[in-house]
Amino acid sequence: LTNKVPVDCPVSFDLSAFAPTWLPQSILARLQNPDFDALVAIGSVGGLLTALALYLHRRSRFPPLVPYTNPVYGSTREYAEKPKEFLNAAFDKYGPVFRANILGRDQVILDHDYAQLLFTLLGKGLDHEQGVIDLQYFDVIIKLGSQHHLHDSGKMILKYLNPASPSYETYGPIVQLVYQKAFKEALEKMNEKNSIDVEDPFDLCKKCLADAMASVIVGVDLANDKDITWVFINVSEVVAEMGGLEGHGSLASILPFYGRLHAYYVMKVRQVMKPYKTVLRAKVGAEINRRMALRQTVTEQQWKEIRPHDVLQGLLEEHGFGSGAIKVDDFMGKIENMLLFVIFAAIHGTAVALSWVLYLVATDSAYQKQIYDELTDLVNGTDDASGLTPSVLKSAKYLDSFTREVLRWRPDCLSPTPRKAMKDLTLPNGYIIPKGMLVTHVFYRTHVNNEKQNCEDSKEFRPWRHVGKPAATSVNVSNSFLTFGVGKTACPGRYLATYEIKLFIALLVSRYKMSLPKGITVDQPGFTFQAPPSGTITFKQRALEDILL
Ligand code: HEM
Repeated sequence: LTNKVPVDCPVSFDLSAFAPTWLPQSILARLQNPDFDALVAIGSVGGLLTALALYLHRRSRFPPLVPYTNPVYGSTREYAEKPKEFLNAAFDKYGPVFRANILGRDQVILDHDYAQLLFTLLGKGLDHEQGVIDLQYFDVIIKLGSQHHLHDSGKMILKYLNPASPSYETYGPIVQLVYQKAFKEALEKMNEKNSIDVEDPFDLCKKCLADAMASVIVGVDLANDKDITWVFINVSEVVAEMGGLEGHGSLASILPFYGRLHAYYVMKVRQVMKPYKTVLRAKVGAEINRRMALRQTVTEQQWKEIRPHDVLQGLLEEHGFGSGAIKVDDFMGKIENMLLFVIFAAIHGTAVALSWVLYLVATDSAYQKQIYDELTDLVNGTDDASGLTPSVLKSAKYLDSFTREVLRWRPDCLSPTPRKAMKDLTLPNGYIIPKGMLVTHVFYRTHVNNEKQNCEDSKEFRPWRHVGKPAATSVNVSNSFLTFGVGKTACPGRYLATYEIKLFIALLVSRYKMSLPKGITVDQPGFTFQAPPSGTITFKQRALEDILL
């Protein structure tokens, strides 16, 4: 290097004046050499300027950032107060792609034209699982509640809880019995006007779904066990609480560092999932032993008649049930985490969606009349309690359209399942999404876009708009209906979820007229999960001769 230094270089600095004295003499001497100083100075400044220019050039291609003043909260508070307004204003100002600092990190938020990239770029630079892991409340579930990945739970659901599964139809009567029992307990203490006010129907929705899910997953007998009910009702609540789902702006949801600490260490020390796992292990373990013992005592034919139709039995058969090969401890170790994740995925989200459908049905007697008339044709006067199986309810076009319309129209916050950029990605408009950033979208931006919806009034709630459109049922995911996602990661539980929702409404409408004396309120807007509505619903029993089911 020194050989190439020009002898009469005009600029020179004595860099040794800035050098720490503990440096070896040989280096200090070099720094004192005026020719060497000049080269170093010019080289360093040039290098720094080049690096700065490259850095600024790269950053100038990042999507615009919604400015914020508080470095701790970023835009989280503004967003949490009025998510829809915040997002609309940002899209108006910055266009279809922008960044906002929400939940303690910059996130790229995509409008309708770009939202599909979240699904098409999966595995090509965007990662689904890393995205949800990065949001700390999913860390809580995945790292502590379940070591199994989302996809394992997804595969299990797809196998046992979709219409192509041989046992799918058998879930219908099970869910109906659960609902009817719950309605009896909650709604049959009528006043003299044959009506009852239910202050918080969300609890009823959640209880029904938890009991139904327990019956479908671990079986009817076990679902009646109080401890199992406790697990199914509380897991989603505890996880929600832990991760700050219910506490907008909770420390864990604002400071990613604290959130992670909270998830990995505080929760690990407290082992909040342990009681649930202990109950699952003890009760489900005993149930497996009981089934294995029973199987030994009956013939093949008898077993066919009494074989339980639940997911647990399917999993057992996959693992060698009947051949005596199942070691209960190993088996439980494998599935208890998966069960915990499914319980969370299945109950909270569906209860929120169901409560919205219920409230919106209750807003207008004309809606109820339409659904009631359709059901009358469907059940054709029968009082068969198990009549509304999934395939029968499939013909209820108005009820299905209503359900899809609520799922289309309501979700107005950020998606709960963002993606993570695993490398720098260049969008069609030239913006760069830097490696490591979360990328997400807002359902309603796609759902209220006229072009995407192929209609003029997509902002309005029109419950019958999907009737007569076979490609627009409540389970038909597409680029214009994203509530359940689309493509490879689309929600595998949507068949069960929509069946549970429709059956709940059908059974209520067939028996009661509903009204909302004080209207609907939403206590807290949704953050990354749609918030449930609240407000009293009055259930008035129909005249005895009008009760359908
Ligand atoms: C109305 C109720 C529900 C809604 C709105 C909903 C929505 C979603 C969404 C948006 C995703 C992620 C899609 C993506 O990021 O690409 C998802 C994934 C998932 N959902 Fe649902 N879901 C509901 C009910 C259920 C139910 C009842 C179950 C279980 C029976 C379930 C199990 C799952 C699982 C396991 C995944 C992860 C799939 C994977 O990554 O492979 N969901 N759901």
